[in-house]
Formats: sequence, structure tokens, C-alpha cells
Amino acid sequence: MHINQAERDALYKVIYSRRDVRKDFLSTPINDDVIQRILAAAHHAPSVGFSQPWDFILVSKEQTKQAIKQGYQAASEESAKLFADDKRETYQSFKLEGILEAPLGICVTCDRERNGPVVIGRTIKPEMDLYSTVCAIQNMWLAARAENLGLGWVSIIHDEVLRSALNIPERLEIIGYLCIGYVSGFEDKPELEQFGWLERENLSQLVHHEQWSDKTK
Ligand SMILES: Cc1cc2c(cc1C)N(C[C@H](O)[C@H](O)[C@H](O)COP(=O)(O)O)c1[nH]c(=O)[nH]c(=O)c1N2
Repeated sequence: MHINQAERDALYKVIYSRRDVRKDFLSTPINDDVIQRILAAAHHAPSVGFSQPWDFILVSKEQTKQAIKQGYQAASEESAKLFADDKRETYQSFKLEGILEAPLGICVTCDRERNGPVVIGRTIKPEMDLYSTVCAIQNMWLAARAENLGLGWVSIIHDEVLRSALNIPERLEIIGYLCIGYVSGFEDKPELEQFGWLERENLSQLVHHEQWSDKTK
């Protein structure tokens, strides 16, 4: 199947306008068919040996979200202590989750034993199943953007909090908790870039030809 120019433009538009979204969520419900489309996009991600190690836990109950939010708050306070004094206040001013505001949460897990124990492509690097699950999340992130849904990844939560709130068995690895919903708008740039936390690296510094070379010199 040939991809024409308009389709190519649309793909790049989605890639460049995708944002990590934690604010400006609207309470507008997400129709089931839209949720199914973004989940199907995730499910069509590449996976090592076609192992498809992912599961998706959909969270919409207020009580469950509250438990997760409490876990976030505790973890965020713990994280704040790790920053140097001058950066701590800035860190604390950031809004790093949209757990309660987003109508839908999705926890993505990885079953490290699915289609195992010997999976093509995972024999030498066992972590490939984790990377496969991240590919699924990226597909969902892009599909969500194409549906004009904001998606934010919240990783400032201890696994035990999600395990207990969502009844996740010990054998599953927790890969990410995502907040999803329609939003009033998308920022042009990452917020951390806008706020001067970090700049986008210069791509040419990261591209090496034939061999890795230390470009920081
Ligand atoms: C694995 C992983 C985990 C997290 C993130 C991303 C990824 C890939 N990001 C979002 C991150 O800050 C964001 O992607 C970058 O700042 C770039 O911004 P855009 O995604 O381009 O808007 C993120 N953001 C946040 O506010 N709280 C969080 O806990 C996390 N965790």
C-alpha cells in the first residue's frame, strides 16, 4: 500500500503535535468506539517475537482514581526531596499528572511470561518485552492525538499503589499509567521546554556516522 503525500503530512502532523497532557482536560465523555480505536492502535504495535505482552486496565471510577492520586502525591513529595534546593520549587510548581481530571485512566502492563519462555528475539535481551509494551503505548499516544485526545504518562507512582488499586498480579510488570481525555487545546512545545527546565537537544549532536564519537568535546 502506497502512502500518499497528504497521508504522510497527516502522520507528521500527529507526531509533531503530540504532547504529554496533564491539564486542560474536559469532562466530555470518550465514546467506546474511540477508546476501542486507540486500544486497537496499541495492540497493533510491534512486539518481540509477536508476543503481544500487554494488557490494558481501563479506569474510570472516581474512588480508584482517588487512590491512585494519593499514591502520586506521596511519590511526588518523595521525589521533590531529591532535587537541589533551587530546582525543588520549580519542580513543585509543575503539574505532572491529570489523574482526577482526565475521564479515563489506562494502566498498561507487560506479561513477561506470555508466549514464553522462549520468544524469538528475546533470548539474548530479555527486556525486549518491556520495550514492546512501550511501543504499544507510543502507538496509543499517537492514535489519541489523531482523535484529538490528550494523553499524559504519569510515572510518579510506586507500583504497589497501582497493584493494589487495580488488582494487578505480581507476575505482571507495570509499564505506565496514562491519563486520557478531550482537552481545550494542545501546547505547541513540551511544557518542560517552555518553562526552561530543559531544551530540546540538537539532533545533529546525537547522530553519529559509522561509529559513536564523543561530540561533547
Ligand atoms: C516514560 C515516560 C514517563 C513520563 C513521561 C514521558 C515518558 C515517555 N512524562 C512526559 C514527559 O515529561 C514529556 O514527554 C516530555 O517533557 C516531552 O514533552 P511532550 O511529550 O513532547 O509534550 C511525564 N510527564 C509528567 O508530567 N509526569 C510524569 O510522571 C511523566 N512520566
